[in-house]
Amino acid sequence: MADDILDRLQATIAERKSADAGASYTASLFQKGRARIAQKLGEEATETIIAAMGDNPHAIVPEAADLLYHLLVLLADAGLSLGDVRMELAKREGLGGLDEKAARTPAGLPLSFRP
Ligand SMILES: N=c1c2ncn([C@@H]3O[C@H](COP(=O)(O)OP(=O)(O)OP(=O)(O)O)[C@@H](O)[C@H]3O)c2ncn1[C@@H]1O[C@H](COP(=O)(O)O)[C@@H](O)[C@H]1O
Repeated sequence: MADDILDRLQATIAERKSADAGASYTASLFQKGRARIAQKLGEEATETIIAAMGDNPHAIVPEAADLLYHLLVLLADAGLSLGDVRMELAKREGLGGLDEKAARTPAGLPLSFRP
């Protein structure tokens, strides 16, 4: 079993692709499709923002967990994985955000999308 909770959660989510939507929330999300999953991700992001505006920083944690879970479901639905995101982050490692912004194409694409 993977040591990292995000890796384990990703594996569970992948298993739910073939699960019964009546027995699994994740399977029900896959059944509803990409647009609904993306909408849920947006809702969870909004709830994270609301928690961030409050007085209790600890209230952000459960919202961040909901956000990460729904992001993993979205990635899985799109045939992507945490590995893809890890690779993207690794490409950016050491490149400051301000430098990256200055080097963007006229279309505003990030460095990794440049031809
Ligand atoms: N980490 C999560 C997780 N985080 C949040 N959620 C669910 O996400 C939903 C979001 O809450 P909301 O109140 O916004 O949504 P809702 O009103 O219940 O749902 P909608 O009708 O709006 O879609 C809740 O039903 C949560 O239970 C999660 N559901 C599952 N997991 C993980 O996924 C695994 C597999 O779950 P199942 O697919 O349900 O077996 C679980 O063992 C967990 O490890």
